[in-house]
Amino acid sequence: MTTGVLSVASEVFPLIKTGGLADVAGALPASLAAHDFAVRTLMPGYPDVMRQIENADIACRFDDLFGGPARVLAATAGGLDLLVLDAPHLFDRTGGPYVSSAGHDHADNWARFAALSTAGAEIGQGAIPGFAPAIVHAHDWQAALTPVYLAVSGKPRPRSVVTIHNLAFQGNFPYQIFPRLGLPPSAWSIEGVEYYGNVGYLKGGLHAADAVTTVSPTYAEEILTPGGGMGLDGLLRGRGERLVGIVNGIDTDVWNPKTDPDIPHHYSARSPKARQRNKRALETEFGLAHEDGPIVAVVSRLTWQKGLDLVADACDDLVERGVRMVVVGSGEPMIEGSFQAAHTRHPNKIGVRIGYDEALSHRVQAGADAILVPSRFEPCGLTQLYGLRYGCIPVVAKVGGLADTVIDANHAAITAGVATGFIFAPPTRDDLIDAVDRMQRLYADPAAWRQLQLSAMQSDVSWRSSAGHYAQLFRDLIGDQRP
Ligand SMILES: Nc1ncnc2c1ncn2[C@@H]1O[C@H](COP(=O)(O)OP(=O)(O)O[C@H]2O[C@H](CO)[C@@H](O)[C@H](O)[C@H]2O)[C@@H](O)[C@H]1O
Repeated sequence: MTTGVLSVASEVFPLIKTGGLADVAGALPASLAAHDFAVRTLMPGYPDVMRQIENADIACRFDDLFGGPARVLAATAGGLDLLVLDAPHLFDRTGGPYVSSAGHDHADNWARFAALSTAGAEIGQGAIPGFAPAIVHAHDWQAALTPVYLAVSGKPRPRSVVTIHNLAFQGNFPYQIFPRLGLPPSAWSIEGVEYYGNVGYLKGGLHAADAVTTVSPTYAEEILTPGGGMGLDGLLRGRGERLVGIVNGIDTDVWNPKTDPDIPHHYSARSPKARQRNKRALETEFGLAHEDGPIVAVVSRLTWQKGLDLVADACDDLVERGVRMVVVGSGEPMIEGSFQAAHTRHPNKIGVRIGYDEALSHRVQAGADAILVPSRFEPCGLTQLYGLRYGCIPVVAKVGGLADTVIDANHAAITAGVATGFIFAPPTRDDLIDAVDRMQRLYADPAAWRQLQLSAMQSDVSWRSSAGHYAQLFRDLIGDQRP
């Protein structure tokens, strides 16, 4: 018998994606099906999403959801069982899921995501006839009020889980919005949504949820410390055993170098020869010189979190060492500008694409030799997992999920034939350059590099084992409420 789960997320691949949250929310449902959990996914009806759902049925309606009528449409798309919150006054607008076309946060984000959470709680408590989920799984601050609404309802409710994909984004809003959230006065408290005089969506959810997860075991430890807890470490320590770290997997069908429609030449761990042709194609695409040396890549938001200022600072040294580089990303103007300037200085050594390009990110993983992830903190990280799968060797900082998913090519690991990448600490420019030096030394030894690539490509980066951990947590929570 299958058990119903309602997943609530503000972005879901392949319908809409700004980052790793979408990949996880998009891939986890299919993996949970193997454990007899049937997941329905509630997400906002942004214009891009509305365009992709056809033959939708109206599952339920709200007469007034934060300032206008709304309905929930049931549809399947991208292999997902979707519930789309069609609330034109909140979601039918230009720009991204969170920001306007000019790049500013939508002024009513507090209402947009309180509405998503309200709908999540109502559906969790039976608003859709015939659907009674046992678990509501809320992702990040945008969905984190869902367990709060459930907890204050006073009605029988499903168990709730909040997953932290990035503690840096907490959804904090001025206290003036509190009366408009539809919460009882008692929710304005330290056990509720009050957070240093503001309303904290994630904070409230972390308190109210029956369990909290984050996306790697190491990040689950880091966020218990004042240095990593971003103000919430005390609350998180208080959650004790109800805080667990479950490392992300990736969708190994979408990310499969044997079948990937976005890459020019298919290859596999056992026959990786065609990889070289992808590398030549990548050089051509980025206008790089055709040379024998390695190409290192960045595919990322260009932000302080991701440590990409360190890469920008190291560009000249890396080029001097015979390394070429491709960068795909967008973010902080200073970092974008530094990479563009590096390209101007070294036009046939450093290729830069400012922007977001999903297909290009596949071609980069299939053609570059190494992927740089020098993050200052990283809850899990997905690009190093794509790198492992594609034989694009990760060179990563020793933080969060990066430390949990890559095996450093130290002497012992190389000798044992288990190394899958390079790990450095602390995340500084010089330590990054040292790690690239180590990478280059191994690259110069074709047999050793081949072994490294083989081990990387054979790493289990699928959802198999992690979905099992989520399933176990869900079963524990459901068991907890039985007499
Ligand atoms: N310019 C571009 N063009 C194309 N694709 C691009 C791109 N920039 C980024 N991407 C893609 O966006 C995703 C980024 O995912 P990450 O997990 O690396 O980081 P993010 O900080 O978004 O996610 C947060 O949530 C995820 C999921 O839990 C955690 O792994 C992570 O640590 C946490 O910070 C990857 O799929 C990457 O390929």
